[in-house]
This record gives sequence, C-alpha cells and structure tokens, in this order.
Amino acid sequence: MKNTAGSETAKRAAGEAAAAEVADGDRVGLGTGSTAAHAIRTLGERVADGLAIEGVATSYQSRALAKEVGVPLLPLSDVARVDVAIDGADQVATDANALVKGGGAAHAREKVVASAADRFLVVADDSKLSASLDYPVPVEVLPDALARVERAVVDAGGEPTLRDAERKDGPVVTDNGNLVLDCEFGGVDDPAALARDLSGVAGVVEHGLFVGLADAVYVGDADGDVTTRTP
Ligand SMILES: O=C[C@H](O)[C@H](O)[C@H](O)COP(=O)(O)O
Repeated sequence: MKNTAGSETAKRAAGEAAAAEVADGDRVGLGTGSTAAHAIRTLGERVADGLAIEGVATSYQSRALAKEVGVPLLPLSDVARVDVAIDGADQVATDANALVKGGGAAHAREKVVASAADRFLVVADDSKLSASLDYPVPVEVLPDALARVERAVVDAGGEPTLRDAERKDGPVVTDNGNLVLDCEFGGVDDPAALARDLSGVAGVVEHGLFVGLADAVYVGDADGDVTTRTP
C-alpha cells in the first residue's frame, strides 16, 4: 500500500541531497519507489559527468530506471556489501530509528541491500514523518504459507489484508514470486519487538519494519529544503 501524500518537490530534494553523498568508486544500493527514483536519476546525471560507480538494484523498477539513466549495474546475488544504499520509506519514526517500507512490495530485496550497506540513507518527504509508527506493515509471504501467516499476524494483534493491485485481477505477486499481507497493528509501540515476532513466523519471507538500519534520513519539504535526521 503506497503512501502518496507527499509533494514531488519534496521527494526530489531529498533524493538529490542523498545522491550528492555518493563518491567516486562507490558501490551503491539503488532503492525502489518514487523518492529513490529521484536519487537514481541524479546518479545517472553524475555518471554522465564522469562519476564511476556500480549500482545494485532492489527491484525490477530500480533496475530498469538505472539502465535507462546509465548507471552500471551488478547483480544483487553477487554482492555482499555496498558502500552506501539510498532508499525511500512509507513512514519514518521521528527518532529515525524505525521505518515502514514495502509500499511497492520491494522490501525483501531492499532489506538485503540496506543490511549490506556501510551507510544506509533514507529519503522521504516530510509527510512520511510520524511520532509513532501506525502505517500498515507489509509482510511478504510464501504463497503456501498464507493461511498460517495470517493466523500468526492476528495472534500478534494485527489485521492482515492480502494486497491487491488496481490494474491486476488477483493478488499482487512480488518480484520474488510471493504474496503480500498489509498488516494493520494500530500504533506500533515497540517496533523492534514486532520485527522480531514477525521474522520468527515460518513462511514470512520478509516484513517491512526496518529497525536500527538507517544511518541518516533526508527529509525534503514542499519548498525544496532538506533536513537530515540521524538516529
Ligand atoms: O516497496 C517499496 C519501497 O519500500 C519504497 O521505498 C517505499 O514504498 C516508498 O516509496 P515512495 O518513495 O514512492 O513513497
């Protein structure tokens, strides 16, 4: 489920500010979504100006965009670490320590890349900031485990909804061939505990709670100004 409230100016400002942090020779994780796309386009412009980097895409979408703008790519399956990863979020806790991601169903690969990054930079417009995390948590599920995982989410106090796409009959299928449950927990008081609980359920491929992974959050506003938050 996408959080589409923010302005394009704010997203662009955040994406450009984070892309400016990338240095010559870096291996760069390329996030997914409309905000990360601004960072990828900026990196494409910098590559055209002579910046030498290698990108690692987190989704079909980010791979296609990187190719379009001329960012050279390495396959994720060959990569154990990246220097810096830049990615968006659907909701960011104001203390910058926890995020909800996966509105575009890309959170499994995004978490692999974020966890492989020396520096994980999050880019977001200011509508994504929230004192407490109350955005539905996407959970990628092995198709055969759907019923089992739905029950586990209910047991954990959540309300799971199988994600459907507007222009597709049937459920969303991720780039990894799995299903997505958007899980409403109301406010998440202890993101680390919920993250641990969800990771412990057999059949959960990955969930969209990113706790303690971000090194900095670049927050853009509608005037094009950017502030940086660190956990
Ligand atoms: O699965 C998608 C990703 O986690 C995105 O980074 C997240 O949904 C934010 O996307 P956007 O920048 O388009 O709001």
